[in-house]
Amino acid sequence: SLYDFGMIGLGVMGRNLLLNMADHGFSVIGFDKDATKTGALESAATPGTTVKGVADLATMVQLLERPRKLMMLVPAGQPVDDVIASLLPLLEPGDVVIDGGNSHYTDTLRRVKYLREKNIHFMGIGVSGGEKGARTGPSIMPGGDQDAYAKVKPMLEAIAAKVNDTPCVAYLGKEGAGHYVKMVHNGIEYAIMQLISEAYTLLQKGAGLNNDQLHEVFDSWNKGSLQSFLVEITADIFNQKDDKTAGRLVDMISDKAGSKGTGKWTSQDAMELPVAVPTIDMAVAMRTISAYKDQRVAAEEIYGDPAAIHVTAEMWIKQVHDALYFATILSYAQGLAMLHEASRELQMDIPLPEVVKVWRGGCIIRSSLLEVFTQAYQQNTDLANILLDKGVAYLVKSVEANTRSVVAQAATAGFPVAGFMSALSYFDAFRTGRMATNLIQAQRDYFGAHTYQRIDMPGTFHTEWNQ
Ligand SMILES: O=C(O)[C@H](O)[C@@H](O)[C@H](O)[C@H](O)COP(=O)(O)O
Repeated sequence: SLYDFGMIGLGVMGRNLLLNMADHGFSVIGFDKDATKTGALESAATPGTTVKGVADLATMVQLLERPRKLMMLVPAGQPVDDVIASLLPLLEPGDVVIDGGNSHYTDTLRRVKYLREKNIHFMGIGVSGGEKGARTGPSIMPGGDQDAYAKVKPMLEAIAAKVNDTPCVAYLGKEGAGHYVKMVHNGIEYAIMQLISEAYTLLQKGAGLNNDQLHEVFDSWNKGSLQSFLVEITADIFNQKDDKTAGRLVDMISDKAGSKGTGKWTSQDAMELPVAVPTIDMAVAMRTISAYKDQRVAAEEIYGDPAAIHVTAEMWIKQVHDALYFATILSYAQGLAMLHEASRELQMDIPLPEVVKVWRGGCIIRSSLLEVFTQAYQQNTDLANILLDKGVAYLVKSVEANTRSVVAQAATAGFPVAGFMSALSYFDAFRTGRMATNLIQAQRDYFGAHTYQRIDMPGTFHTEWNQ
């Protein structure tokens, strides 16, 4: 008999997603150029499930139920177009082709249009949760046309993470919307990881906590309002022994941070919309600065180390907790405001109430805060910025004072906390009804006759300044 679903690319993500699908009763078939991977797929299958690996693409396509439903998990960029080119002669109108990788949404837009002319459905679907999530329940962010989604919905709902029995997958908008939502998910991921690393600096260098104490602190935070996947793994990380030295692995890891591009894309696209996401921008910038190791070491010689923090460790841990909570909310606020703007600007009809629900489980940025945001969007499905929600505002205000204290003390002592600072500055600008940007308008008109608007009458004005 024919197979329900096919996967192209049997790396760890592709293989695990397919095995997850087989565990939910679907018959699945996987293709990879590398025959060892097709073997690995079959041998990893749960006994009693229907899993087949083939090393020939045409064979896989032939063995799929019509209309065919198949996904590719290959590196973003040209490899995706290569797979599409080799698939095309084998497909029929009505078939559904899914790109489950971290592709740029403009590539997905192009591919949707290209395949639509051939009556083939192309969907860009963001999958989050890493290899473990793929195997046991990722968060899935589909975009494309509704008909195509209807055909793959049963499989995606079956494999997705569940929160209160609700699958962490829902239709998230037209064409490139799925990959757009995943891109912004990763932008927020960058921001929160940056903030956690700043909390680490402030606790380790600022209050002298050792790895055991850091583990205790993050473990306790994960039991409270900061409960989240990233805080949870951070607690584990401090416990990890190094098998090459007598110490902890985290102390042996180089401080040069890598990146594959999704954070940068988020910042680039935010500038284009435009919408302000400074904490995501700062997270990208800090990864970039981390690469300049030699210059940083030389600069440390010249400018010295940060000074000490003059509060008790207990008080400081509490204050840093609140600053992390504050800045984490602000990171989600920036990302979700970007989605609200992009959905309108790029006509993608992204349902934000569904986005926050889908992010409640399975994904890297899953946290108890997503429940708070789910309620906020239930109040107002078209909320432009979660900071305007009363429930969120109450939480932000409850940690505002400690955040200001942390930023002030960190600035005074000389700790690099660009994430915390950008979150606080964004907050203070966003809550300012009349910003000082009237002066910028005056300066632009002064040196470049760029004109300005007045607050007391309609029209566009220019002044011959200094006359
Ligand atoms: O949601 C996820 O499962 C992750 O975000 C995943 O997509 C990947 O781990 C990142 O792309 C890493 O990104 P960087 O290499 O840029 O940190």
